[in-house]
Parts: sequence; C-alpha cells; structure tokens
Amino acid sequence: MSKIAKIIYTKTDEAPALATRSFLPIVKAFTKSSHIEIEVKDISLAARILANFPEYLKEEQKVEDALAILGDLAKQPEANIIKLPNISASVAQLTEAISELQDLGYAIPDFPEEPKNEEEKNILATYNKIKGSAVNPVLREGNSDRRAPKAIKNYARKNPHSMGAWSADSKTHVATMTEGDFANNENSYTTKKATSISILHIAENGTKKVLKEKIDLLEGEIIDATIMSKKILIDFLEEQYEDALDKNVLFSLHMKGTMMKVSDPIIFGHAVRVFFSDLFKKHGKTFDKIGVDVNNGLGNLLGKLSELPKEKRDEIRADLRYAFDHGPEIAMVNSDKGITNLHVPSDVIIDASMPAMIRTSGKMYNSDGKLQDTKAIIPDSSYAGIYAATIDFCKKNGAFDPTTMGTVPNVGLMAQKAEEYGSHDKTFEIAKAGKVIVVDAAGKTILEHAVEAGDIWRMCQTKDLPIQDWVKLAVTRARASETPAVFWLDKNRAHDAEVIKKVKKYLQDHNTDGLDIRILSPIKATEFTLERIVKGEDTISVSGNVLRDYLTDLFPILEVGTSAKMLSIVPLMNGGGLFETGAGGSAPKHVQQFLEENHLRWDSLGEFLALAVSLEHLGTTNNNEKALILAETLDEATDKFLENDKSPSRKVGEIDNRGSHFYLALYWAQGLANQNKNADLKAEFAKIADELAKNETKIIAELNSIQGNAVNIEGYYMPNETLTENAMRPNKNLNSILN
Ligand SMILES: NC(=O)C1=CN([C@@H]2O[C@H](COP(=O)(O)OP(=O)(O)OC[C@H]3O[C@@H](n4cnc5c(N)ncnc54)[C@H](OP(=O)(O)O)[C@@H]3O)[C@@H](O)[C@H]2O)C=CC1
Ligand SMILES: O=C(O)CCC(=O)C(=O)O
Ligand SMILES: [Mg+2]
Repeated sequence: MSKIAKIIYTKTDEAPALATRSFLPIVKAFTKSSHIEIEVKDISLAARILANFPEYLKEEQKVEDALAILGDLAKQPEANIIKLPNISASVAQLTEAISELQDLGYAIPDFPEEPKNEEEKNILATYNKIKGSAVNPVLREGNSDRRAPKAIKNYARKNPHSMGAWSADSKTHVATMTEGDFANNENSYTTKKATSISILHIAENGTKKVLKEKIDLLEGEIIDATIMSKKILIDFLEEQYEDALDKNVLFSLHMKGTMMKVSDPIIFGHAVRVFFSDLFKKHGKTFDKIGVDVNNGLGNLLGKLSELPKEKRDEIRADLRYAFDHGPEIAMVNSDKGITNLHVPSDVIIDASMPAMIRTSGKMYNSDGKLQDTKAIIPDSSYAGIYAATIDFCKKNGAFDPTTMGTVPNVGLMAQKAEEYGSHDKTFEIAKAGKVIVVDAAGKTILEHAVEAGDIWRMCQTKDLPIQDWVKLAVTRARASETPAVFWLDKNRAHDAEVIKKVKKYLQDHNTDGLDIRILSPIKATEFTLERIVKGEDTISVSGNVLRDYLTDLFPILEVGTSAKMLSIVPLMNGGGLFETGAGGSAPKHVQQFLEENHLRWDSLGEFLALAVSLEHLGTTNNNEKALILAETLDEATDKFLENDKSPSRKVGEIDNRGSHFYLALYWAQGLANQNKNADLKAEFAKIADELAKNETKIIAELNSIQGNAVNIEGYYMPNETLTENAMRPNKNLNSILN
C-alpha cells in the first residue's frame, strides 16, 4: 500500500480564497480514503504581512512564514503544490491591508512612505519584499507549461464568448519608444565560469557608490544590463499626450506595475506627471510637502489632498478638473466612480488589459462610460510589438472567431527568477549623472552604461539549467502534441541573441526529427501564429518569462474568454510539481459582487484542472492507484461539467461558484461510482453519488435562493473565518453529505 502523501493547497486572497472555502471541503472529502493528505498553507497578503513582522505581534498572533516554507519545498522532489492566484499588492493595496490588520488588533507598523530613520528603513525594506509579485517568483522553481485542454477548447467552440468586431479604420494603436528604452539600450553577457559580480555607480566627479555587491553567478549564466532614459521617456510621453489629443483617442497606459514592482511604478509616475504637467508645475512644492508620490498613481495625490486646508484643496481640484477637460480623454477603469487608468498602477495590468481591449474591438471605456478607440502606451519596446502586430492583424482580417480559431499553448522560461521578472533587486533609479558598471570578481568591467539622473538602470539574470530544461520541455510538448513550436526570440536583441545560441546548442540534445521548430522574432512569431490560428491551426509559443505572462493571457482571453480556464503546470526542476490554477488573477470585481449580492461568479475550472494533474502526479510518484483513479474521474467530471454548462453565471439568483462546486462533486462521485478499477472507491462513492443526485434540485434551489442580499464577512484581506465559511458553505444538506 502506498504511504500517505501530501498535497499542499494554498490559501490566497479575494475571489479564489472565497472559492476555496467551498471547494476545499469537497477535495478533502474525496481524497480522505486514498492516503492523501491535503494541507493548507496560507500565503494570502494578510498572512504574508503577519509572517514578516513577528516582533510586533503577541505570541498568539504569530503565524508561520508559509511562503518561505513552500519556497524550500519547491526545491524538494516530494513537492506537490496547488497554487491559487494571489494578490500582487500595489502600495495602495498594501496600506489598506495593513490598516485592516491594525484594526483587528495586530500592532504591525505603518507603511513608511518616506522613512525617517534606520528603523523605518528596515520596515520599508520588509514591506517591499511583500509588495508586488512576491509569491510566484519564489515558488516557480521550474518552467511553465500552460494550455487550454481539449474540453475547454471544445466548450468555447460550441459556446463562444462575445468578441467585438474590428474595423479597418479603427484608430486604436500601440505607441512605443524607438530609442532610449530598455530594449534599445540592452547589453548582454554570458559568463564563461562561475564568478561574483558587483554593480557600481560612478558619478561624473568620480565618486564611487556600490549599488549591489557579491551577486554570485554560475557558469553559462546570461546577464543583461540596460537603462530607460528618463529624458527620452518624458519626451515620448509628451508626444503621446499631444497625439492622443490630435487623434481624439483615449490615453491609456499599460504596464506591469505588480510584477515589475521597481521599474514600472517609476514609469507610471512619469506618465501621471506628464499628463498633469501644469498642475505639477504650479503645485509641485505643495505636493512635495504633503508627501505625494504619484508612482503610486493619481489616487495617491487625491488621497493626500485631505491634508491641505480647504481653500488650497479646492484650488487644486479646480486645476485638476481643468487638466481633465483640456487634455486627451483618459481610458477609464471605472467610469461610474471616475477611476481613470492613471489612478492606481495595479488597476491596469498589461497581460490582462491589452487582450481585454483587443477583445473589445480595440476600445476602452471613456469617462461617459462609452467605448472609444485607444492609444495603448507601452513605453518599453521590448514586447510592445506583439500587441501592435495583433492589432494590425485584426484591422486587416477582422476579429478572431472563437468557434474556429486554433490554439496557442505556451512553454515559458521562468525558473529561478529568469529574465526581467527577477530584476527587482537589481533595478535602480539613478540619482546622479555618470556611469553604471558591472564588474566581475577580478574587477574587470563587463557591462557599462552612461546614465543621467532619473534614468532607470536594471540588470537581469538567466541561468543555464533553466534554459536547458525549457528547451527540453518545448521539444517534449511539440512531440506530445504534434504541434509546431516557435521560440519567440529576436536575434537583433542583445539578450535574445545570447539565448538563441543556447537554444541552438541544447536542441541538439534532443531528437527533433519530424518536428517543426523555429526561432522567430516576437513580431514575426505573432504574425506566423495568427495566420495559422485563423485557419484553425495550433502553434506552441516557446517564450521567455515576460512573453510567457503576456501570451498566456492574450491567447486564452481571445480563444476561450478568460485565462482562468487554463491548465497551468510547472514541472519543478528537482522533480516536484507546482500546479497553478488558471493563468489569470484574483478578480477583485467578483468579490465586490459577492459582498453586494451574495453571488460569486468566480469559475474554479482552473482549480479543477490543477487538482487533477496534482493527483495524477501524486499517483505516479507514490504508486498510489487510488490517486490516479481520482485524477481520471475528476477530469471526466470536468468534461461533463463543461458539457452541461455548470460554470457560474454572472447573474444573481442563478448558479454561482457554490452551485458549480456541487455539480463538480456530483459528477466526480458518479465517475468514481461507475469505474471498476477500485472496488473500495466504487462502494464509497456510489452512496455519495446517490445522495447528491437525490438532493440536486433541492440543494441548487437553496443555493440560488439565498442570493440577492449583501453579505458581511467583516474584512477584505483577512475576513472573519467563521462568517466566510458560513457564507461559502451555506447548505446544511450538502455539508452533511460531504461530512
Ligand atoms: N497568478 C497570480 O497569482 C496572478 C495574480 N494576479 C492578481 O490578481 C489581481 C487582479 O488582476 P487582474 O489583472 O485585474 O485580473 P483578473 O484575472 O483577476 O480579472 C480579469 C477578469 O478576468 C475574468 N476572470 C478572471 N478569473 C476568472 C475566473 N476564475 N472566473 C471567471 N472570470 C474570471 C473576470 O472577468 P469578468 O469581469 O468578465 O468576470 C475578471 O474581471 C491583482 O491583484 C493581480 O496582482 C494577476 C495575475 C496572476
Ligand atoms: O505574479 C503576478 O503578479 C502575476 C503573474 C502572472 O500574471 C502570470 O504568471 O501570468
Ligand atoms: Mg499573467
């Protein structure tokens, strides 16, 4: 008999965490008799804050550092982790979470926006570790394999989501820099042997400052350094402001402020200052005095205004109004509430925001709540071209057709903080003109950039073993699915040129006979893939870390309406498995609806898919036959769930997340009752299947009829556990069958 093996299920935030309260009891009930232990690890934003400030807490308030534990586990062969989407917190979200915890009696420190002493500097450093995308990079000790399973694709073909039409004269376009940006300033270097490097700033007067020292590099590691010129960025943003006004298109900025938590908020801040330049000229000193930091968005400025006397406040508000009225229209996040694209950096996240716009005829909402053509500003040109090429394709060929289009699975390089997504601790806003150099252990300069004050300098690392693993995964997927695979790499870009050398070398380690494997620049790869997709042909995208992120929202959103329905596997390099649920986010909008009307439209399909592969992995690695049967029957249940269209509806009073879980449980139990591989499981679940089926009408009617009123769970980041559980498990009948 197999020994008890563990699956770690992560507790996260917002909609997925609500869904967990309903789904996890089902998972526990179904796996209990199969030598499987489900352990919950809390990596929510609230828990991560508490775990990092034990010295401020009473003994009974302290929590374990679950993220650190899972980070270690991800390097062990026995790792089997189901990772739900979590909040990658902007400063605005972080401060909200802090004050919610303080109100609950946790004496954690305030977020020191402008640290005044050593203690506050340390506090800020700790909060900066929690800020932004702080979870995924720690757990991702492997590369990623994301795809839409056949059943999901078939479902979308039969039940296509809405798709806005495209016209050839759409004014929508991507605006990106042609010089002075990260793409154009990049230098790349591959280490010949292991070494240790330092990053130094040398001012024009010769003063040396160590920006970071003793970064250990392995043999064959690729490092890149580059800068974003502040001056050229601001010129570019000013041009876009004028051009948006001329062309009467929405001014919209698309960044990844959550993942690129150091560089992108700085760029965001410049965009806000350029847009409201007269306001900043006139009131800049006042803003400095009250500590306005628009790197955290216009919302930060508005929030700080309350610190001013009424007269000053009114004057600034009037000037702000004038700027809105006389500048180009800004794309809105929420036109009812007057929240613009420039309010909060985490409100518009490029991987989701650009595909959503492309799905909506290239339009975004203006302040009247109407759709309008858009100027999508993506300052750095490294990856902007893929959106420009997609938009051009739609202008020429019309919108994509989900009933006939092919699919684009992705094999993404991300292990060990590969590329830009690992650059935060090596990104600096330069204080003084001079140069920044990277020197090796012998003191030799290997990379050098002239810099001016305000430039953003950054360095990325990409290790060799992850690249080998990525190439292998690409070949494996191309072979298994008999699908052409394209490496999205640009030989004219410094970093990509180094990666291409390795790809060519490591492809030789595999049998690629009969496979169609190409290397194309991102723009060419987009065109090649889109030409195939409209013919119903599939193409694997094999990409670096940023494009992995972008493409695994772009194609899923166009093909199946959301990235939440993706199978997202991370085969960990040391043998374990990390199973991410979907590829999308944590849907704050869903929580809002749940609180207002007790209807949760979050679709847990991603969780169902992840659990099935996790059980399969457990079954194979532990020789656990029951786990394999659970996996197989769960996949069948998911197919049936899709066939019978049991996903949550968007409307109150209809089936929601909880009702959808009921159906999954019913179909899963029926599958177990009908299989003949294991008699114990058959007997156990025949009874449960019978009870669930008998009570179906009643349970669903009850689950739907409780909807309609507001729910109070006393908190957002750390809601009251009992209230939340009761809200998500309201049906006594269902609970007792599961128990
Ligand atoms: N892996 C991770 O941990 C990730 C976390 N995030 C985090 O998520 C938050 C929000 O990110 P954002 O980019 O706005 O994206 P979201 O994916 O949360 O939301 C975008 C839209 O996608 C749809 N959607 C997403 N998931 C589901 C689902 N399971 N069921 C049904 N519909 C779904 C919803 O559309 P509709 O309005 O039509 O219902 C939703 O409004 C941020 O805090 C971000 O940091 C983001 C990406 C990945
Ligand atoms: O970690 C994050 O903030 C987002 C991750 C993400 O969007 C992705 O991996 O697709
Ligand atoms: Mg993403």
